[in-house]
Parts: sequence; C-alpha cells; structure tokens
Amino acid sequence: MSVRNIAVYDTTLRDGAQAEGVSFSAVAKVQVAKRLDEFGITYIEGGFAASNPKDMEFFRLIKTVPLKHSKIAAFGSTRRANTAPEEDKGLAALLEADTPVCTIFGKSWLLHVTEVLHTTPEENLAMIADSVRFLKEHGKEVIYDAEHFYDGYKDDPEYAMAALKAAADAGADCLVLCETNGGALPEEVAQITKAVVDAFGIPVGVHTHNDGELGVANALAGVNVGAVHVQGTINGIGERVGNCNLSSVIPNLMLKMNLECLPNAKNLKQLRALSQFVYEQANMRPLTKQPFVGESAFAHKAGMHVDGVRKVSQSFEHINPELVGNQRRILISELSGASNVFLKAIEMGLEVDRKSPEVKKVLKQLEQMEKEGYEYESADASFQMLIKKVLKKHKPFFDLEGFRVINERHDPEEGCLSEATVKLRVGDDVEFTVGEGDGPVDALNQALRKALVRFYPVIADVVLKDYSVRILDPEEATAAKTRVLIESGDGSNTWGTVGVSENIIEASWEALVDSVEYKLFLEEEKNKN
Ligand SMILES: CC(=O)SCCNC(=O)CCNC(=O)[C@H](O)C(C)(C)COP(=O)(O)OP(=O)(O)OC[C@H]1O[C@@H](n2cnc3c(N)ncnc32)[C@H](O)[C@@H]1OP(=O)(O)O
Ligand SMILES: CC(=O)C(=O)O
Repeated sequence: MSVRNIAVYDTTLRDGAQAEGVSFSAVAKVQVAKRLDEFGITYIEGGFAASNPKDMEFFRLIKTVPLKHSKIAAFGSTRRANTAPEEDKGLAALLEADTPVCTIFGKSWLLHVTEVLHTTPEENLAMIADSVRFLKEHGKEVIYDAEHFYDGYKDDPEYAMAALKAAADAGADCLVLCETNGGALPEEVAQITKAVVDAFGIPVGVHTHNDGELGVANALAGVNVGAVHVQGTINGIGERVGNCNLSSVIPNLMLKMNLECLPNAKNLKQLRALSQFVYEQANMRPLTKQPFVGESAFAHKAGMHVDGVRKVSQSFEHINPELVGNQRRILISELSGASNVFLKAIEMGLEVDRKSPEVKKVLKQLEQMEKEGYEYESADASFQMLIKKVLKKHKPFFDLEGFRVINERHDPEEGCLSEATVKLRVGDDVEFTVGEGDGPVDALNQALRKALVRFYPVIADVVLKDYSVRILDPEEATAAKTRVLIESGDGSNTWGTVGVSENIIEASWEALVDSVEYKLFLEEEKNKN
C-alpha cells in the first residue's frame, strides 16, 4: 500500500510573527528558514509582501540561499475591491517578492464580505478569481487561503463553495480551508473538509487556529478526510493564542497516522532542536510542558510511573522520546518511590540494588528533606549529592572553616555594597578570600570561587545562571524558612541545586556549595572515563 504524502506548509515567519511579543529580524527569518529547509518542510511562508520593508528584505536575502527542500511562499490578499489587479499594490508586492509560490487569502464568509470589505458578494468572487488568475499569468504556484472558510460554510455553504470555485476555476494549485477564528470542533472540520475534498479535483489543505485548543486536532481531522496540505507554525506561535502546532502535527502524522511529510523520516529526530531554535530566534522561553518536544514531555515524577517505564517504556510513554530528539527524565520529589532513586543512582554510575536498605534510606531521607522544605524537582544536582552522602560515597572536596557577609551603604546616593569572606581548607592548605558583589549572594559566590580556583581550576567555568527564593511559611514572618534554588552552568551542562534555612544567606551558601561540588563531581567522572 502506498503511503500518502502530506505537504507541510510552515507559516512561523508570517502568522507566527503575528503572535504577541514576537518580531523576527530579516536575518533571524533567514536563519529560521534555513533550519526549516534542513528539516525538510515543503513550503516556508516568509512574510506578508505588502506589509513592511523587513519582509521584503527577507525575500531578497533568501534568494541568495540555496535551499534543498523548501519552496518559499510570499503571502498577501486578493486585490482590493474595485481595483484592477494590475493596479493593486498588494499583488504588485507579491510579484516584487519574486518567490516561486504566492499564497493569497480571500473571503468566504458573507459577514466579512459585506461588513469588513464593504463590498458585494459578486465583487468578492471577482476579486478572488482576478487575483488568482493574475498570479498564475505571472507563472506562480498559487495557494489560495480561504479565510474563515468553516464559519462561512456554516453560514452559507453555497456562497463559501462559490468562493472556492472562483479560485479553482482561475487556476489555484491548492485550496486551503482556514479555520481563522479557531473555534470549530473536529467533527465540524471533518464534515466540511470532506465536502470540499469530494467537490474539487485539486489538492485541499487546512489552516487552523488554536482558540478552542483544537488547532492540532482540527488539522488532523482535515487530513483524516483527505486534506493533503497542512499549514501551521513551529511551537504553535501565532495570532491571539496561536496556530496549529507543527511540532505536534508532524510527529502525529508520521508516528500515529503513518503518513509521510518529510523527505527523510530520520529528520524527525531534529524536531526538538528545531523547536528550541525557533524559541531562541523568537526570543521566547520554551514551553516546558509542550507535547513531544518540551522538557516535561517525557519527565516521570510519580513513583509508580517510574517503576512502570523502568520495566517497560510503553507503560507510560506514548512514543519513544528519541524519535523526536527528546529524552526521558526522572524527577525526584515526595511522590518518588524506590524506582526513582534507583534510576537516579544508575544515571550517576552507582551500583545499587533497587530493594537494598541503602535505596530505602535515600528515600526516607528524601521524604524528610522535602518535609523540611527542600524540593529536588529543579535541583537534581543537590539530589545527586544527597544520594552520595547517604550512600557514604560523598567525598568533600573542601571543608568550610567559616564565612562572613557584610552589607554596607555609606552614601544615600549610592547603592549597597556587599563583601564576603570565605575561609576553607583543602587538605592541609587553608585559603582565605574576599569577594565583592552586587548583593550578598553574588559576593559569597565570588569569594567561594576565588578560594577554590587555585585547587580546582575548572571552577572558573561555573557561572550562576539563575537564582530564585521562596518563602516557605510566610505566616512565620521573619522566622520563616527560605528555599533558595540556584541554576548553574559551565557552557555545556546546566544543573540545579537547593538550600533551605531560616537565614537566606545560609540557604544560598548551601545551594552554592552543592553547585561547585556537583561540578567537581562531574569533572571527576569525566576524568575516570
Ligand atoms: C487571517 C489573517 O491572518 S490574514 C493576515 C493578516 N495580517 C496582517 O494584517 C499583517 C500585515 N498587514 C499590514 O501590514 C497591513 O494591514 C497592510 C499593509 C496589509 C494593509 O494596511 P492598510 O492599507 O493600512 O489597511 P488595514 O491594515 O486597515 O487593512 C484593512 C484593509 O484591507 C482590506 N482587506 C482585508 N482583507 C482583504 C482581502 N482578503 N482582500 C482584499 N482586501 C482585503 C480591507 O477591506 C481594508 O481595506 P480598506 O482600507 O479599503 O477599507
Ligand atoms: C489566512 C490566515 O492566516 C487565516 O485565515 O487564519
């Protein structure tokens, strides 16, 4: 049986750029387009040709980039009402973009025709036909986006179909049904898409939005009844709450529906990297709970789930995470069981038996620590240090003799100055250092690193990336416990550590010490291999 091929049409650079807070530079657009091409996307919509000079600059730049798979599409609308196509600025801009593909949207819903365009139903049909014909006469592949098609069809099926016929008769290469307001249900999308697929002899596509959180479901419902072209954006970014998320549609098409949509099925392994890259270029924080590609997509927290995946991965995983370039993560918390601890110890290269008293001891200690306010979900490095301590495999890299932190403000016009001193011992050698910083934790961090770097030069690579504080029992006012979470990095790894105390400096110190000890532990492991 031959496998059906689905064309994936990416509009991250056009509809994705309509997302609140997102603005790609022309150069960033080129970078994203190159990645989409490497991944094997069929069409890349680069921007709205008539909208702004930056989008036009993208079309100019991308012509100099040799693409392996993707065709670049310029986006625009049908001609304005009562304007000849030759006179229309939008159509002229589409030609100026000089792309092999032009995608134009036109109206299908009478409400829009009369209340938004302020024109007649007949003129709208002429606008569609004239615009498609004009672009075809200029040698373009024309994709016709039927805006508000589903709402239009529900209102007046005859008119909505007439609008599509105008595009088809004028030579459109693909009719894309747009669920513009994002409120339709999958059954409706399936029924209406099927009516179009049955009525027209040219490829039909779907462009869905996520307002009812059904963008992906609606796109798949369309494909199920014969659509062969899917429009969406990487990570689902787009106007209002976003578009159909291609980072979910693509693996669903390939892994669940057994359809082909990439030139090489192996490229699917690049999905998570592509998603992260687009987040970076859009200057957005990745959504950790994103299906397939998010940090939490294959993170197991509950003890019984961890036990299940340890025995057979399908017990709590809908796909193998590696297929989309993701990985399984085991989280540690008060909901952990012996399996969480066991797998974490294995990850660290420790030989333990899941049923051993040591594993039970770690679990008991974990429960006690969580009761005291520690939280290990974001502090995996501290948990690893805890395992080593309980299993008596912890070798302190230094002994603290004492620290002091002073905050001073001499001049009301100037900020507060922080100074920290640290005295520690490595073997018989005692080191006493002073650090200055923007705040007490920064000063303490500087002093600690300065003290250790003579003995352990790799400490120079460690940077403090994030620092967060949570008051655990605010009703205790100044005697409340404070939990400090620190994220550290060395350029190739990042790790989290935790400290808890009634004193914020002491809690920070604890998290800082775990952080440097973890780095030294990593280094020791690296040197062993
Ligand atoms: C569903 C979608 O997401 S479609 C894509 C929407 N994307 C964008 O709007 C982003 C880019 N847009 C822009 O930069 C600007 O809107 C421009 C340059 C395209 C147009 O700017 P302006 O000429 O100032 O008009 P404005 O932004 O107010 O748009 C409304 C005009 O578009 C017309 N219009 C809207 N849809 C269509 C259509 N499908 N065909 C023809 N004209 C249309 C309206 O009738 C209105 O025309 P009027 O000025 O004669 O009343
Ligand atoms: C064309 C388009 O972006 C829409 O109808 O949503």
